[in-house]
Amino acid sequence: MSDKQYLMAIDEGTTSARAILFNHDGKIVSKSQKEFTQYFPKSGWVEHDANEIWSAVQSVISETLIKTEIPPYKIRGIGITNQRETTVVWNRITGEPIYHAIVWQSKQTSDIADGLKNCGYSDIIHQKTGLVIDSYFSATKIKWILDNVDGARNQAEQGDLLFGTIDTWLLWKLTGGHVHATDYSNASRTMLFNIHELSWDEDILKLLDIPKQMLPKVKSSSEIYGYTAGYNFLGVQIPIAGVAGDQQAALFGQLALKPGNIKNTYGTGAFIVMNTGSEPTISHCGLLTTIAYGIDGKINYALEGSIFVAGSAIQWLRDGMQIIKDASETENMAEATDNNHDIYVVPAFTGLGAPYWDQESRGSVFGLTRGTSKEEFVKATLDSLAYQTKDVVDTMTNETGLSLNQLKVDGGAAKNNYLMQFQSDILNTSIERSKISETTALGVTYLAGLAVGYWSDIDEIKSKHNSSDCFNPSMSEQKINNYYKGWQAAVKSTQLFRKLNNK
Ligand SMILES: Nc1ncnc2c1ncn2[C@@H]1O[C@H](COP(=O)(O)OP(=O)(O)O)[C@@H](O)[C@H]1O
Ligand SMILES: O=P(O)(O)OC[C@H](O)CO
Repeated sequence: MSDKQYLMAIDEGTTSARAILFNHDGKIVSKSQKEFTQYFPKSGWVEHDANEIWSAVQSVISETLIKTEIPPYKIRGIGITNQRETTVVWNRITGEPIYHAIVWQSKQTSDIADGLKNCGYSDIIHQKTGLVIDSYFSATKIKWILDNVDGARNQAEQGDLLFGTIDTWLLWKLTGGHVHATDYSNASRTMLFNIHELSWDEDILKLLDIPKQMLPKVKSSSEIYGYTAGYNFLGVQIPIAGVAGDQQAALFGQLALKPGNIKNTYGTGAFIVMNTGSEPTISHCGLLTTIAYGIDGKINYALEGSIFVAGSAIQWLRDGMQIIKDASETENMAEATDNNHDIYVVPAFTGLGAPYWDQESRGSVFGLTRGTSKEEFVKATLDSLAYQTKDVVDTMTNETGLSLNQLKVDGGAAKNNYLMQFQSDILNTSIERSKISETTALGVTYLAGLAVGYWSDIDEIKSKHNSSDCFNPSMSEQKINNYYKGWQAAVKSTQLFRKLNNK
């Protein structure tokens, strides 16, 4: 294999798009990133402009190539990884979205989700899709667009509209409108996909009145989906050979490929994913059963705990509370305080995700005194990321009976050494932090590279895999129990407040 060829990952996240070029050693050669607008049209609603996302992707692709002067013909394949669940509906002929993309965090479809729950569909939907009914997933977002955009349902029934998560939208754009497809990992986040039969579920489609012809073809995560259209990449036709939702891609990028391997990505939210192997494990404690990846005709399942607010709590300290100027300050601030974790911040800004699935609770703070400093407040906010992770990891290990030997971590907030040490302490387990921060992009690059034969097999990839930093636990069991008891009380009180203050 010539080391003069490269693979490109397009990582389209919640706040920015990135294009990253990797070489045959799995090392980053070039990278570009561009933020795009977050729209908050009403309280709790979050939207993106799908055309702006496409422009951002085009510009990071060009920038990353121009920086290194690598000509497009040297790119052996492209992988797309993406913020999941975010929903785009566009016109098949014009290619124009008929509404903004409704983002995974958005709460504008909570009523539809509540309606489904109240009508008793929770068990059947959970059984078929592995998911808990929530506005988080794409299904209610598609229904909302069809119900609220003038003429949309009619057009959808006539076959004029297409639905896609962001991977599908970018695939469509990159191939010049030739490919309308997604992969198993993304399909499994729509709440429309039967994860046992591996097909769109006719009953759920009927229930939500969503025409099947809008939905993309579902493929494996590592295969050639199509080729870039003439006008992209200066006329060079490059195979798009890997697609995976960002959290599943991170699992692959961490090479957490054995049942029981767990990773946590601390980005805007935090997403803890445990590989559970070839059989789906259905959770009875609020975890999601999801498809990790499909490769070589085999499906690998995972359990996932989704935490809605993680790094975004640090953004809130910066932009909302204005007590820091940059996220990187939080590490020293937390280390500068000798308080004993007496303060608890429960950042339920958009409700609580796994294992609580409480759409209505809102954030709260406990344990303030007249002497509380901003450093302590920052520390408590960081701690909340670790406690929420413990909620999920404990649930996972209890449900599966698998013990936790190690947690693999990545994502923006995992750079914080204070947080990683506290995480290791409170979980009483070692933490392995990937030295390459772009694990998500790396994961989909591995998937694309396998499909085009850039790497011969997983063993070759393992031989190139990067080393990690390690954090080891050093907290007494008594302290762990005391601190965690306080967190559990804080969460219960937050939920109780919501119930008592039911306006
Ligand atoms: N040193 C740090 N300590 C704590 N949080 C951080 C630090 N650096 C970045 N973050 C947080 O990480 C998040 C960005 O991580 P990233 O993985 O890029 O997220 P995403 O892919 O969701 O956009 C931001 O929410 C930011 O507040
Ligand atoms: O874009 P991220 O990294 O915040 O990830 C978002 C998740 O995929 C939402 O499920």
